[in-house]
Amino acid sequence: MITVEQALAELFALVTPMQIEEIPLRAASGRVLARDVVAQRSQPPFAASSMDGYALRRAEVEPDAMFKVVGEAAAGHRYNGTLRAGQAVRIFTGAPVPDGADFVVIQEDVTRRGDLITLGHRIGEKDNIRPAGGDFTTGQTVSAPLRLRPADIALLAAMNVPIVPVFRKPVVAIIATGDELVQPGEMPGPDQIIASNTYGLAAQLDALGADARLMPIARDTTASLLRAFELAQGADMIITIGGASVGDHDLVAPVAAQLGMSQSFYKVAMRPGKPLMAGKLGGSIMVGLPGNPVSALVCGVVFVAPMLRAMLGLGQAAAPRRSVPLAVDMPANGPREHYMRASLVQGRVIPATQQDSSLLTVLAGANALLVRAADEPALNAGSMVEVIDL
Ligand SMILES: Nc1nc2c(c(=O)[nH]1)N[C@H]1C(S)=C(S)[C@@H](COP(=O)(O)OP(=O)(O)OC[C@H]3O[C@@H](n4cnc5c(N)ncnc54)[C@H](O)[C@@H]3O)O[C@H]1N2
Ligand code: MOO
Repeated sequence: MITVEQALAELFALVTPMQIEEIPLRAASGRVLARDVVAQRSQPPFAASSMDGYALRRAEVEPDAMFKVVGEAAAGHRYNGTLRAGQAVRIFTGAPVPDGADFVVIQEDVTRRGDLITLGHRIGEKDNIRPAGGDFTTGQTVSAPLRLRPADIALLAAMNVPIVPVFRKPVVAIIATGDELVQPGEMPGPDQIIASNTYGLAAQLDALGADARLMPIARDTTASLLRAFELAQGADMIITIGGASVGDHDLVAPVAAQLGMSQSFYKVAMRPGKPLMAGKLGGSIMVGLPGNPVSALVCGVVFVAPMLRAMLGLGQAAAPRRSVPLAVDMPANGPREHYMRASLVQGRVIPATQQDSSLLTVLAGANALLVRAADEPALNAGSMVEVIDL
């Protein structure tokens, strides 16, 4: 059995970054920017008032000074003249500051009668002017790769970039296997259960930027599995769930081999997730996940998510971990790296008491995986351990 680290290296070796596609900005949230983009304009494009008030000359500002209001500048409508000594222009937030003005007095500090204003006594140093290009200037870049968050979308819009180059979404075909499975909403027979992993995994992968597609459930026959693989053809990644172990009905490895899969590895020294396999099948990456629900979803976090990030040009890195103190004492770990369902409470981590890999309630109640190294000795409460946030 190989280690988690070795398995991840083998998986990264299967990965190539996705092609680039150009999409409308409105559709780009959560996508990964694939090429640097350049601001098409400066923001603000002119010196702009940051307040509602009066534009005038700083040199003329003093308590009780009087000015004649000669015009108005509003957002979208500049004052076309040049401001002269003793003059003020009524100005509103976002409006271009008139030529000749270099100061905006807020209206609260002014008394107005007809066309005349008188300044008050408490005017500060702040000019209330946003300089041209104060946010960004023409030619400034937003660097790729970058997972686009709402603020990035707003920035690209302000830069007048309506079409964005992003990495194409990896298409991931997910195949559930097993005679015992029916889809949610169907009527299970007495020996059947509902396929759940596929739904959880698809949700996990969609959230990372994949286009996850659920294939029909493959039954425990060679013909049915072959048919499922056929339907999955053309996907960037094919993930099977279940049928990965050593039982008589575990057909994924033999059927994939029959289809010409070149296997990178089978079995990883981890808990849960041991019977993991991966390789290349035609043009697709093939990953065989174990059937136990928690095993499949933990493998999703530990292996599939980093692969997807790499496919989306975000680099080859393991799932991010951080160190936190243990809330309780823990016995020594066994020979497999253990990804324990756990809860972070007030900055300390508590492993769930039940760690069986079939327990979805425990996984759903967890907010972290507590990672224990293979053969790690017993630890006392307060020891620092590593967690992966869920
Ligand atoms: N003799 C041995 N038996 C087992 C070993 C072993 O080393 N020697 N490994 C165990 C481990 S660890 C795991 S994990 C499981 C993995 O088995 P498979 O990948 O072959 O999965 P199945 O047997 O098909 O299913 C296991 C379990 O999960 C349920 N399942 C499967 N698919 C789904 C799904 N889409 N949604 C919900 N539940 C699913 C299935 O009904 C089984 O209960 O093997 C151990 N055995
Ligand atoms: O490794 Mo299995 O993945 O214990 O549940």
